[in-house]
Amino acid sequence: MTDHLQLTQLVDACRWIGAKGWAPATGGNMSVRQDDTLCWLSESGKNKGSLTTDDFLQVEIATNRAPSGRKPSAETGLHTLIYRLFPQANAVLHVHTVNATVLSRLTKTAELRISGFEMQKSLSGQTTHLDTLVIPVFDNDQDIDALASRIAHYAQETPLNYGFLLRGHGLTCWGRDVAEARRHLEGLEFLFECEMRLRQLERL
Ligand SMILES: CSCCC(=O)C(=O)COP(=O)(O)O
Ligand SMILES: [Zn+2]
Repeated sequence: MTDHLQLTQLVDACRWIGAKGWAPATGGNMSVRQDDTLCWLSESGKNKGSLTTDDFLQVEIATNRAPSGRKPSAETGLHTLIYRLFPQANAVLHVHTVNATVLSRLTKTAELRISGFEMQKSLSGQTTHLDTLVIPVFDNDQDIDALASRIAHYAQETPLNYGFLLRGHGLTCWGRDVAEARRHLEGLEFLFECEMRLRQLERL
């Protein structure tokens, strides 16, 4: 559990994400955990690159309910799922990068496998480029409860670390704090970019 609410760090992360072009046209959503029962999520429909702390609302992790009556992200159910599944996760970032969107569609199987890159070590616990990084790819779904159930089912069977891709949609990743979630996002996005370029060049 974080010892203090990391909302200011999260707002900084949102501005960085916006400046990178990773949350175009109101895409993306971000959150931090308050404690075992509550988290703070971005309000639905806002430009995520120019959020302030007032644009985050408290949400109950068990129920997805926002006591304020305001509308949290359409993807609230994925953030709360991560907080329920992983007690050590305290920040979640969801982005719509071009690389995540395209690579997830190029991946016809349920998992994207990446190996051979030193930058795999940007992900906590990874110690060598020789390992194969497995990133699950879930088919996108407008029914977030159904999507969350599929992800929960996968996580029961298979270790789910750092993040997952939603096919044709984007990347959701997390960390023990905002800094780690940012590092995972930047590391994964770098790996996706490398993978995309390699595949393009190998087709020449
Ligand atoms: C044009 S963005 C479509 C919805 C989405 O995928 C997203 O990440 C943003 O939804 P939110 O409700 O969090 O604004
Ligand atoms: Zn999205």
